[in-house]
Amino acid sequence: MQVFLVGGAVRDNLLNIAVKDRDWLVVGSTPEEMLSQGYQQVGKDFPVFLHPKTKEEYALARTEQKQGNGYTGFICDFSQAISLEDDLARRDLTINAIALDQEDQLHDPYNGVKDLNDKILRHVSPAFSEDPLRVLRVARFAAKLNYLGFKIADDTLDLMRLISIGEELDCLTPERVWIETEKALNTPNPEVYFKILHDIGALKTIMPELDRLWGVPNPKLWHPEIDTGIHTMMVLAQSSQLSGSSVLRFAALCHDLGKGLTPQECWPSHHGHEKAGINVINSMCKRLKVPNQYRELAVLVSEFHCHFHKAFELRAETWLKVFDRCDLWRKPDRFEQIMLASYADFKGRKDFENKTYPQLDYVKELVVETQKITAKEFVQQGLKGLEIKAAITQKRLESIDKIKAKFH
Ligand SMILES: Nc1ccn([C@@H]2O[C@H](COP(=O)(O)OP(=O)(O)OP(=O)(O)O)[C@@H](O)[C@H]2O)c(=O)n1
Repeated sequence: MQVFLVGGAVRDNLLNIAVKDRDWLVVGSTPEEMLSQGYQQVGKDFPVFLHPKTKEEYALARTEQKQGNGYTGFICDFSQAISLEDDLARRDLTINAIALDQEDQLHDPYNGVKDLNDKILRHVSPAFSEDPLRVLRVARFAAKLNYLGFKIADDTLDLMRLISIGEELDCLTPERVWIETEKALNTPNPEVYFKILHDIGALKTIMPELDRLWGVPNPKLWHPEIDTGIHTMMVLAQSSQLSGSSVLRFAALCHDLGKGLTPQECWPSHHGHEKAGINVINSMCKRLKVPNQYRELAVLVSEFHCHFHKAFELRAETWLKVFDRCDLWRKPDRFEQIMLASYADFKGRKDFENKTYPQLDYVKELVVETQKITAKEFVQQGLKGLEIKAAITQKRLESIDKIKAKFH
């Protein structure tokens, strides 16, 4: 039997990117032989094994043929006669279909190295269309490698468009959609993922709540870019520069989902979109099985992002309510994320990127100073129960008013 390193590890190695997982391909072997050598079989459908020591994945070379809809309809052949070329042919992109043998020789029957050098994401064969998840995968690779100048080949984009027109994307489970989307949120340019999915018509199937923001106008004074879809992509890009957190980036992505519900006759005004967004976010997160941590931050950012823009106009009581509602006292790090997402919303507008946003320093000072006021001093004064609560509130309000006066 012959063993090759394949997939993302070979690709990322050639690109000088840190390699996460290593996938191995075994040609000319059988499940029996693998088991006899101490490999442990995982998964029923595909012959994939774990190495007895490293626990890395070793897959027998296989071909796949689609028979029906979705993920149930594959006929898989992993006989000993399947060659390296046969196996590489079933893969999604040429840059993912390069193999490295144990003598460090590259095997590259589909010219993946040339496409790596030319910075092209190109499908290997028409079999690309047999797996609709690849639409999302390619958009994700475009987001991951955008900073290096990678683009999707026109033919591949055409195929992605074709798959998106049909009903194949409906077959993707929420789990798979979310895994790809979360990975995309962790790339340097997550906005590229959503923009491509919008452009090819896939986003309206997987995230219609986001897709419908394109074509929804905003007032020109505050949004020279006008379109809410374009604005959302700019906000996501800004949030990615401000933070590496995929949770924060997701909140930035969702901050204006409420605008998709504004009746056309009210455009370009979006009165109440902050609260309207809450239901939209909750139902989208439920459908896609998005983890709670993501949903909770997104809901708070939707509800409060405009409060930060109007920071100086708000009364001390209002800020204290926002702090309570966001549970600043127990979750200060999350509050920092709400602030940053709101800052990204401000910067994510045409010609606003370098404008100053004094609201940020202001709210940060409110946070620091109000956090210092705790029950301790009032307990020492001998206050009890509700008296303590009232005293804390009073002192926090005074503190906010003092800072407010300083900033005016
Ligand atoms: N729908 C899929 C999933 C995977 N693959 C192939 O299987 C390899 C390993 O897949 P995976 O580990 O999911 O992705 P990587 O390419 O390794 O990239 P990353 O780890 O960044 O997701 C890919 O390179 C590709 O050759 C594929 O062709 N089609």
